[in-house]
Amino acid sequence: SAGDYEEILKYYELHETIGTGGFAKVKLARHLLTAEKVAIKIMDKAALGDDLPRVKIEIDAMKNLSHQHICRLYQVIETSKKIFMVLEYCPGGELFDYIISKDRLSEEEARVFFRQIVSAIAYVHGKGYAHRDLKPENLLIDKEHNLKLIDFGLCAKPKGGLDYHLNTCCGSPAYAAPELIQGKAYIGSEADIWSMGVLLYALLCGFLPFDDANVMVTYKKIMLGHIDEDCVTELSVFHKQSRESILELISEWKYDHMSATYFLLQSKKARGKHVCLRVPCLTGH
Ligand SMILES: O=C(Nc1ccc2c(c1)CCNCC2)c1ccc(-c2cn[nH]c2)cc1OCc1ccccc1
Repeated sequence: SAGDYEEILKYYELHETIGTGGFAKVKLARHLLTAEKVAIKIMDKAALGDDLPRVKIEIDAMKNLSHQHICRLYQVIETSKKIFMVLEYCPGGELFDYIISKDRLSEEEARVFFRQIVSAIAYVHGKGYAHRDLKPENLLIDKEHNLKLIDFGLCAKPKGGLDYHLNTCCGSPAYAAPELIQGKAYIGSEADIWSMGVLLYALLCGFLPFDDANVMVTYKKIMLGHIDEDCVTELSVFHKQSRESILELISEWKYDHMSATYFLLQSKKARGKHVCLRVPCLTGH
């Protein structure tokens, strides 16, 4: 209702709504005193429900973060029904849409962007936070074509410091680290590093390394990430066993003869040699 906007309208001229997310909408606005453009994220407290703590986490985190590649929070206004976050203007929109519009980025452009992401995450980790929802949708492009990290709603600032294990499984499946999707205790900063690797792949390829319509298949692909298909096929043919049984045997990493053969097949392949196993010599030498 108009009453909720009374205070924000003292300082900002509100313009069109440019985005409506889950429980927030983003409006363009102009700061009256400086005439600077800003984005205002408007949340309805009732609609937020039990997501309200997530907004508090985000606001507290952003108040502590000041970095050239993190979207700046300028002001927070809370009324009885609404929360307004006045944020840095990022007219380039989401990196996600930008990658799609260009199919994939050149190595030069990907390198510039990736260095900005690494710089932002190194800073976030240095302040004792883990972002935990790194993905191209959470990286906006500003008017100078630089990246700005957003959405600290899932971030964690473990009391015991960053080497403290976290448990809540969160973030987007395609960007989630193996230990996270296995429900194991994990180190937040290490999970962020994994997500950055997936992000780099997405920048350079324009598609995701581990993805499927079915989230369980996505998880399976993440867990098998490092398995080399050719080597598995050669082993299953040689041992006259199914691919699945060979996969099971390899994934146990027992450092038995199966592990050795798999590793040595991989190194043969890496050196451009045929991925093949010798039939045992009949003459026994
Ligand atoms: O300034 C922001 N967005 C933004 C501003 C102008 C324009 C665009 C986008 C692209 C759409 N065409 C009009 C130009 C902007 C700033 C901060 C945050 C933000 C910071 N924590 N949480 C959210 C979100 C923002 O937006 C979300 C968005 C809306 C529509 C599409 C793409 C992105």
